Parts: sequence; C-alpha cells; structure tokens
Amino acid sequence: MSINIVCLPGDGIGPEVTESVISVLNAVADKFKLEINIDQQLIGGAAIDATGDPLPAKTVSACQNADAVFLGAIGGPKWDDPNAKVRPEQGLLRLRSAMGVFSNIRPLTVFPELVDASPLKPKVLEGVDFIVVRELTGGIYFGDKHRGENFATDECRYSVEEIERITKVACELAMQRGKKITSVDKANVLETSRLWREVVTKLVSQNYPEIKLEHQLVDSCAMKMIQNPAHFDVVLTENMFGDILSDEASVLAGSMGLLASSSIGEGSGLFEPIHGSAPDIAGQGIANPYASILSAAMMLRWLNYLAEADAIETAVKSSIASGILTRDLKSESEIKTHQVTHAVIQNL
Ligand SMILES: NC(=O)C1=CN([C@@H]2O[C@H](COP(=O)(O)OP(=O)(O)OC[C@H]3O[C@@H](n4cnc5c(N)ncnc54)[C@H](O)[C@@H]3O)[C@@H](O)[C@H]2O)C=CC1
Ligand SMILES: CC(C)CC(=O)C(=O)O
Ligand SMILES: [Mg+2]
Repeated sequence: MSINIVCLPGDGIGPEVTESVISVLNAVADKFKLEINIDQQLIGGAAIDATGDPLPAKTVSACQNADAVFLGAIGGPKWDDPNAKVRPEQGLLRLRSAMGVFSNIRPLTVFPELVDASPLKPKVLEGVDFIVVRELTGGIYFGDKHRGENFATDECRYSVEEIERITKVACELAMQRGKKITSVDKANVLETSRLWREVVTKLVSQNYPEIKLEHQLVDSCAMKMIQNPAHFDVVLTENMFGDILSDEASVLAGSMGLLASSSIGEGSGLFEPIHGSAPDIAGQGIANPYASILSAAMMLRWLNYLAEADAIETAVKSSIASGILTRDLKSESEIKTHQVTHAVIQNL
C-alpha cells in the first residue's frame, strides 16, 4: 500500500511545522508498514522568491495528482508591500480554487489539561465541542477586486449551488453529532447573506427535518462564541466569517497552534493548520506543531487509514497530558517544536 502526499511547507513557521508532520508520517509509515511518499513543492513567498509566482504550475499539477496535500502556512512581512503585483496569499487562494476544495472543516476541541491555557474561565469551557464548516472557494476572497484613485472595491458573490453544497456538508456532519446547526450570516445588511439564509433554510427543512437549525448574525455570534461556547454544535458559515470566527474559537482551546483543518472537494483533500506563518516566532524553533500533526491525522482519516489517524490523535493527547507544551500554551516553557514531534513519535 502506498500513499502519495504533496507537502507545501510555505513560509515562516510553515517549514517548521511541516518538518514535524513529515517526521510523524514517516514514523506512522514504519509502525504500520505503509509506504508514504512525500513530495515537497513550492508555494507562497518561497515560490515567489524562487519563480516569481506564488503557485507555480508544477505545484498545481503535483497537487492535482497526489492522494492528498498538506500545507504548512504562507505569507510574511517580506512579501507584504501593498503595491506588490503578487502576494503569497494569492497562491493559497488559487490552490484552493484549483483543487476545488470548497468545504473547510475546523473542529474545536478543548483538551482538559489545557483549560488553564485559555484566558476564559474553566466553567465557560465545560462541554465545548463544535465544528466550524466554512465555505472556502467563494465569497469576498474570490470576488473581483478593483482599485480606483480614491476608492477600492471587493465583490462578494455567492451562488445557490455554492451555498447548497456547503450546507449539505454541514448537514451530514450534524447528523453524526448533535443534529444542530448554527448558520452564521449578516442577513440584516448583506444580500449574499439573505440568499445564504434562504438556501440553508430550504435545504435543511426539505432534506434534514431532524436537524435543529438556527440563524445567528455574525457580530452577535462572535460574542456568543466567547460567552457560551458550549451552545454550538456545527457552525455553518461563509468564507470570511468562518476565517474570523475560527481564529476566535482557537482562544477557547488555548492557542492557534492547536486547531487543525481539512479542506475537501470532489475527491480532493488539502490539510492545513488554521494558523498562518507566525512571523513573530518564525525561525526560533518554538512553533507549536500540534495543529499540523492533527491536520495530518485528519488527512489519514480522509484517506481511510483510520487506525493510523487514531494512533496520531492518541499520541497527541498523551503528549499534551504529559505536559509537552510549547510556550504558546505554557508561558515559561522551554519545549521546542522538535521535542513535541519526538514526544508524539514516542507515543505512537
Ligand atoms: N493558511 C495560511 O497559510 C495562512 C496564512 N496567514 C498569513 O500569515 C501571516 C501572519 O498572519 P497573522 O495574522 O500574524 O496570523 P498567524 O496565525 O500567523 O499568527 C497569529 C498569532 O498566533 C501565533 N501562532 C500562530 N500559529 C502558531 C503556532 N503554531 N505556534 C505558536 N504560536 C502560533 C503567532 O505567533 C501570532 O502571535 C500573514 O502573512 C498572513 O497572511 C494567515 C492565516 C492563514
Ligand atoms: C491567508 C488567507 C488566504 C486565509 C486564511 O487566513 C485562512 O484560511 O485561515
Ligand atoms: Mg485565517
């Protein structure tokens, strides 16, 4: 049995957390007698520096021919000139579009040992377990952009079909969980949100009558996610709202360095931590690799390597329980990225 993975390390802490994932995958391959082939390709700022293009054609074709793709993170101050013709972020957006990965699943788990890592009271964190289902290839990130002399515009567009297919993903997940969906929009202001609400309501009532559906405006949802996060089960939302709400949700878990994600389309899977390239800590060897390692577990589960995925998740839990924590989770910690990697491999 062999699995062909394309790894895209990217920028900042991207290569640091990707190195960790590669070591864990190699250890899983040894333990389970699998062949995991890893092909590293360029994306983001690293690709701009090497080729002038944040997503070279070679990377796209490697990703399209792989069984799955793992991405570290892209971006950083080096490529942040507002007048630059190309930006690392364009590479990631183009990749998501080229792979057709329209559904971004971001689970939020609070590890009991990490309750103190969150600034919220332990009582607020009791029973918190939800999933953000974020539409990933539409909305304002992909609309036409225009810069005039004294103004700028970003178009936000959603089609019925785009809303329907992400709603189905949320419904299927909700049916395996608490059968509850909170659909998040800004229907009091945005036309795209009014369409979103209409399509979600119709699809759920016609096809999933067992699901309890509620609608919540994004601004008050941001508040409720901190005030009463245990309220949520499946949070269904559009691209930009999901991006923002999931970073907010990471505060419940204790760090951005804990939240994994999968981005799935028709037969394509891209797996990435939710965090960015963290330029403020890049190069110091202190990035938290758990989000990436857990994203690799999501990748193996999606590829139907269930025992292997379980083994990684159990190893992460054991490592966290034994206090192997980088300083984002424990302020005076001297634990480095490679020590976390080593602990996970030992616990496999
Ligand atoms: N998927 C991707 O590649 C993404 C890329 N970005 C890019 O990343 C760059 C930096 O963006 P920011 O807004 O600073 O967001 P960020 O997610 O990179 O960092 C936010 C904060 O969380 C911390 N953090 C993030 N991941 C961590 C980890 N694994 N371990 C420990 N601490 C961690 C950082 O040190 C920073 O203080 C930008 O260029 C942005 O465009 C941002 C989000 C996603
Ligand atoms: C860097 C952006 C393209 C997206 C982002 O922040 C994310 O997907 O979490
Ligand atoms: Mg983000």
